[in-house]
Amino acid sequence: MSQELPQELLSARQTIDNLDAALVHLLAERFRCTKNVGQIKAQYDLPPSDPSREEVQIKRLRKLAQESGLDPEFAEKFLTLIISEVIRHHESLR
Ligand SMILES: C=C(O[C@@H]1C=C(C(=O)O)C=C[C@H]1O)C(=O)O
Repeated sequence: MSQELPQELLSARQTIDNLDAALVHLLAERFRCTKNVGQIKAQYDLPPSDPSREEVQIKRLRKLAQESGLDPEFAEKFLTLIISEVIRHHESLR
């Protein structure tokens, strides 16, 4: 039995699709930038990871999440996932 979906649901989904596209574009730009950082680190023989910088970023992101109504635990997990992928890329550039 097929039923037409309410317009407000379709409209909300359109917004979700636009936001997902923006997220992909933002992530692509971030990885483009961190690739450059990885090349600089390899050139200057700097280590792929920088735990003290990560600590500052996580603290900052948790605060931003809190202020904008996003779960800080989720924000930390998300950033940690991205950073671990970046470090993997940096290791491969050495
Ligand atoms: C991008 C860097 O390299 C690593 C990745 C980070 C990131 O993705 O934000 C942060 C710190 C480093 O562990 C950096 O040192 O700035």
